Amino acid sequence: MAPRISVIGTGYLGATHAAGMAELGHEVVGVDTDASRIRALAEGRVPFYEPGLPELLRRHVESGRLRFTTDLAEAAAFADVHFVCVGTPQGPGGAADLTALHRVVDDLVPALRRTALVVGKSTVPVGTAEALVERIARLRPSVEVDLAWNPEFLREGHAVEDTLRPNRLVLGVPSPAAEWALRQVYARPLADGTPVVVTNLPTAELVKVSANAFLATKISFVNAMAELCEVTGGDVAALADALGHDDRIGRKFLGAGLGYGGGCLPKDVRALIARATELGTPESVDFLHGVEAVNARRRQRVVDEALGALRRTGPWLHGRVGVLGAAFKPHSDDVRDSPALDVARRLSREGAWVTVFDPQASVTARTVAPELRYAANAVAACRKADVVLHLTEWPEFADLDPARLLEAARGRVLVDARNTLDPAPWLAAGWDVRTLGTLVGVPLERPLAV
Ligand SMILES: NC(=O)C1=CN([C@@H]2O[C@H](COP(=O)(O)OP(=O)(O)OC[C@H]3O[C@@H](n4cnc5c(N)ncnc54)[C@H](O)[C@@H]3O)[C@@H](O)[C@H]2O)C=CC1
Ligand SMILES: O=C(O)[C@H]1O[C@H](OP(=O)(O)OP(=O)(O)OC[C@H]2O[C@@H](n3ccc(=O)[nH]c3=O)[C@H](O)[C@@H]2O)[C@H](O)[C@@H](O)[C@@H]1O
Repeated sequence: MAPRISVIGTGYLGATHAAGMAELGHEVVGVDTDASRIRALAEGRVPFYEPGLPELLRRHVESGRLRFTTDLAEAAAFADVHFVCVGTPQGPGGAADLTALHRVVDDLVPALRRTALVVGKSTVPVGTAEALVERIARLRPSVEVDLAWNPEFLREGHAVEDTLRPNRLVLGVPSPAAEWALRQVYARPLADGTPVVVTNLPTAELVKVSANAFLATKISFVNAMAELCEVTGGDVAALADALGHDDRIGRKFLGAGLGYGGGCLPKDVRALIARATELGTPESVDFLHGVEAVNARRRQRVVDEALGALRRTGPWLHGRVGVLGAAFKPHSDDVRDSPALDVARRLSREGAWVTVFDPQASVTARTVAPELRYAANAVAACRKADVVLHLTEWPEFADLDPARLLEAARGRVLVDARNTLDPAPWLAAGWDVRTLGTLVGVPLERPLAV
């Protein structure tokens, strides 16, 4: 018989995983301590923006295959496999904060009345799972409890597709029985030929953090090359294309610009540095300090570019900046460690009058950055702006009418910090287009010293 599933923690990861498991044919209960979140999900409403998820959720809530509760004991009584998807945010010193994970284990294990497989999906420092095995033993469960680790690689904005058709499955398992149970859970993607790596607990944990650290490294690598392009007259877009044609390198994640942000890459890089230090091998991830430093410089680079343009156009302390984009990337309303919002807030702290438009993230942005102004559309954000910054590459920004925006604006400097707008129509309309490390518009006036 197919295992029944609980998903504990129904944020970006857990809500998607719960709906995805229902789509794969399972009976699922989602659990969260946040009652308002559970109420929304139970009514078929997704409390964040994720394309395709509302339809999937509604279908399975209506069919009765997917339900939600705040009662962990109910989930303990119902399910055979418990996916733990709670947050592991950055704690003091950069290490991951495992408080929520510990609380779930401490509450769930004593409530179990049937043999259970607890499956960690949250991103954790290597060694966490083995420590949890001991924690579970100390709780003296009255039934047999196994612990597996099954890290998640979904990308926000593509979460449904990544859940239903993952590019690989990693199963960190302590026993053949645990592997068998997870193979039952993922029977459909496995039948479709999804590659699977079956391994031990520490390897599964490390795969996840090393994947995110590698992606961050790739982004910072190309951004470091962008810095060199800026001082030499090179073009990082052509460079990335040329590198990408080598399929040992690949073009993906060589998008130079404002750098990485979000709820995962930044915190996972810092947590890996912190864990390596705890383990006594800080030198093995020394290079990640460089990765972080390049990433931090990209944000400052855009702030400096905007301030430079404001100073040239007049009394910059009262200058106006129109910002296109607040989310950490397009197709998401997530503003956790968003490079776009960070740049906007720094400019506001410098005294600029900043107005932001984002197609989906204005509400989430307003809650963390209430000091900024939010516009209902791109033209309104650019009204009377001395400088316009393109900070999140939403596809609709590519369709903006540059002539209309120029009419609304006061200045004519456009900084395309994501290097994704086609400069031709902007230049033709009269914009002074600045990019980061590409040969577009006028040459940069204050090259970086590298
Ligand atoms: N967001 C993403 O795209 C991905 C996230 N991850 C990892 O998954 C984990 C969760 O991330 P997100 O979903 O983004 O976080 P989130 O903050 O959106 O969601 C966490 C949820 O856990 C709930 N929670 C906290 N304590 C709880 C408890 N004791 N019992 C039940 N629920 C509880 C919170 O109320 C919240 O709804 C993190 O470790 C993250 O690194 C992994 C892959 C993708
Ligand atoms: O652990 C996680 O939560 C997830 O973290 C990332 O996914 P996500 O945070 O949704 O976003 P990405 O698409 O990886 O983008 C991260 C950041 O890098 C930036 N980026 C991405 C690609 C690029 O070429 N250049 C670049 O600056 C994006 O703008 C964004 O700010 C990973 O891609 C997922 O595989 C992983 O599951």
